[in-house]
Amino acid sequence: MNGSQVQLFAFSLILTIGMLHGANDLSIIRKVSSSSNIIGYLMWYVFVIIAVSFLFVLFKPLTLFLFILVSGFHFGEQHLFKYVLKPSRLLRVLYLFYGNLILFIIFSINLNKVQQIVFDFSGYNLPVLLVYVPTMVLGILVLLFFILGYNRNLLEKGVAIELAYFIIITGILYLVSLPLGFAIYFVFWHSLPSLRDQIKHLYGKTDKQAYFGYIKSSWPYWLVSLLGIILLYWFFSFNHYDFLNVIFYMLLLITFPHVIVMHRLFNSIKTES
Ligand SMILES: CC1=C(/C=C/C(C)=C/C=C/C(C)=C/C=O)C(C)(C)CCC1
Repeated sequence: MNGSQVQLFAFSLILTIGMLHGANDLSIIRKVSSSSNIIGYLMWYVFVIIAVSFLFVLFKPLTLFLFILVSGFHFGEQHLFKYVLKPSRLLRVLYLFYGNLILFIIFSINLNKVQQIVFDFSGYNLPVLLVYVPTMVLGILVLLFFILGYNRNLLEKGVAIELAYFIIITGILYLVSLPLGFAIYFVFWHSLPSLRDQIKHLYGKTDKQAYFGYIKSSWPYWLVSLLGIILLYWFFSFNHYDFLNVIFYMLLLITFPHVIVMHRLFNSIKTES
């Protein structure tokens, strides 16, 4: 595969499986909360997206920073919640550190490209030290919090396997370009496991029928998001930018409500079990 075929493959992964894993948020929020008013949730979801857009227009670097922090928490929570024995504040901090460590490793490995995207996004020249120093600090904190969580019996023994996954994904990230590295991480390490957790919670099982049910109820939202991203590309005439930038714009807009929905799902799974 040449460079542009690899990019196309990466974008297809993100726009199909990656986007699908967020397309059932309304059904999830309806399931985990007391009211079944889907229109109310839809209005709330759209309101958060509009609020984030305004925040982004007014304070670009700040919104980008919040996007990274919140995304890191979300990734960490998805990776680790299954090993939790007892929910605690220490573990929530660990989610934040762990997910952000993965993001900062992606940034460190693809420094030039990331600096360029951050500049296109916000006009901010990201200093090298603001990438390398947090990566090292987060690395130390993650190790410390893993040990603390384990010693205080908050985490299962099985969490050790995460270390192996972590080494494998870091190795892959070193070998491939930013679009492919991010796509592999986002789809195989985040979206597919998240899809599985969501399906298990919504349907009580993860057989073929449950997967079809999930696709049946989420495809209209998925299609709207896909049309949204195409419109975004066309409307803001992003053609002089990378399509990758547009994908990150879309993620920035939809991540905040998605993280809230998924956090509530994880909480309800933990209180049920
Ligand atoms: C990798 C990367 C970035 C961050 C991406 C993030 C933080 C994505 C989060 C996605 C989520 C949480 C999706 C929802 O499930 C930047 C800063 C745009 C710069 C370019 C490289």
